[in-house]
Amino acid sequence: MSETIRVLISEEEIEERVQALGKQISEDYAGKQVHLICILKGGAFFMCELAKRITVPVSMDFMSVGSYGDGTASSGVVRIAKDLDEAIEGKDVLIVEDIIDSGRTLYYLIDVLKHRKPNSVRLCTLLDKPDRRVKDVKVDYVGFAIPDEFVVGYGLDYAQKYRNLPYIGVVEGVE
Ligand SMILES: O=P(O)(O)OC[C@H]1O[C@H](OP(=O)(O)OP(=O)(O)O)[C@H](O)[C@@H]1O
Ligand code: HPA
Ligand SMILES: [Mg+2]
Repeated sequence: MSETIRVLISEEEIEERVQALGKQISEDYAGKQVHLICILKGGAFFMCELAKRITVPVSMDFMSVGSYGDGTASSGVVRIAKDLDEAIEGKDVLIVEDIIDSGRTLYYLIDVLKHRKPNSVRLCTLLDKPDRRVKDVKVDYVGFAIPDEFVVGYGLDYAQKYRNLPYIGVVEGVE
């Protein structure tokens, strides 16, 4: 059977939700500058759209932390492939992710970042898959809670494909 994609969350639904999250974040960070940290590669699409909806001053940096390789299950081993360019000491950090699945990536990352003495660290994810959680992670902003299915699009890949889809879909026809 060949791979097909079933739409789970439409482009319009995502746009509406990202707008609402941007508004909420702008209210919560009123009077402050928010330092967005994008977790590459998956978080890139979401961060760009979210940043445009935030009305307080924004700075941003990028980090790449991989554990999935080309499969649909986390290897459990998290490694930093690209670290931040700038120090985060004293900054109000908001980590921007595409998905929290097992929680392993963010559990590890939050610990690493907290040791660098930011003023605060919060987490914003477009998608949350709570049924698959292995590590407990406190998520401050969630776009959508989704069922236990492997999703692609809007930054999320399956074997590096489908990141460019403007919606979130479920891959069908893979073993
Ligand atoms: O909660 P977890 O089970 O740890 O899974 C979530 C992480 O896995 C994916 O990244 P991946 O390692 O596939 O890298 P990518 O963003 O470059 O695709 C996703 O973007 C999250 O960072
Ligand atoms: O459902 C998913 N899709 C794509 N990448 C992922 N990384 C963790 N979970 C997922
Ligand atoms: Mg991936």
